[in-house]
Amino acid sequence: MTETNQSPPPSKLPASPAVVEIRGLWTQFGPPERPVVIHRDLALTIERGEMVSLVGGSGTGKTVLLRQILGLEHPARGTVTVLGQPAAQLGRQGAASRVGMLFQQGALFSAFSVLENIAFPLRELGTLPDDLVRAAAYVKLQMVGLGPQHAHKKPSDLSGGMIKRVALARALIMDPPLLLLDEPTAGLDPHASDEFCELLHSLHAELGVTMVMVTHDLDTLFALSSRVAVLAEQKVLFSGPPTEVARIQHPFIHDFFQGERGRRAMTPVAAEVPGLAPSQP
Ligand SMILES: Nc1ncnc2c1ncn2[C@@H]1O[C@H](COP(=O)(O)OP(=O)(O)OP(=O)(O)O)[C@@H](O)[C@H]1O
Repeated sequence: MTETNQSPPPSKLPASPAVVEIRGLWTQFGPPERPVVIHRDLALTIERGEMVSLVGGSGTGKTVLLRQILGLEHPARGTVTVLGQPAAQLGRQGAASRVGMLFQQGALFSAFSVLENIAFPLRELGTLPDDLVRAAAYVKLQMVGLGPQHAHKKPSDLSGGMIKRVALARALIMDPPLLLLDEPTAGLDPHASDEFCELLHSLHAELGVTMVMVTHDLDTLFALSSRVAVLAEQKVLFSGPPTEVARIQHPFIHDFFQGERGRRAMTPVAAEVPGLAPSQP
């Protein structure tokens, strides 16, 4: 096949917007005369169907970035758009139908039952009769692998893994095309963590939902990421498939992937990828 300089014929359909498009983003805190700059001219584009892990040292602004995508925080400068719409203009209900958020501790309402927690965003919307809201919540309960016998339990009756599943069901109640996850497997034992990764993987395959997660856990990162975006030096310094990013020579990446936990998580991956054998300590 020979290359030509001809441009492809213009498509009749408008190109669909990226799921997340971040341009020229600056985040700073503190007094204007002595600002602490967290993000400096940061750019990141996330396309439909990607599973992107945000990694970076403590305080590099990973959680703040998730909150900006959700529209809960606004950058000092720059733009954050979700499916072509400015995140800041989504509003609470618009945000829930476009972006689901799984908070690190689940953030369930302790006085509500499992079913009430799952139904909450849809009930708040006030557009559906109660029986339909309940039916939708039961569907999501089943979708996250929990039987109806758990519907009337309170969060205090649930294991850590079940709390994550209920929080995930609530995040998905309005079928958002984008799911944000802050440390999805934090606090789970290895078995529960593997099971939760499998659930996220199968939901991604079934629903095609785009996922963006913050994780410090290498097993979760390798299990779930099609791409890793590294926050360092106040921007997304590198981005690529996990096995490619793991090879980059950078102090944070070296410590992250070649530290004790990193080497453990990399061992099965390295066996399949030439040149990725963990270095000796
Ligand atoms: N509302 C705020 N006011 C002032 N400083 C803030 C605010 N929110 C976040 N920060 C600061 O911004 C920095 C980035 O915070 P963020 O929680 O996003 O970091 P992170 O990368 O998620 O870190 P970690 O991996 O430790 O959770 C931190 O230094 C934090 O103290």
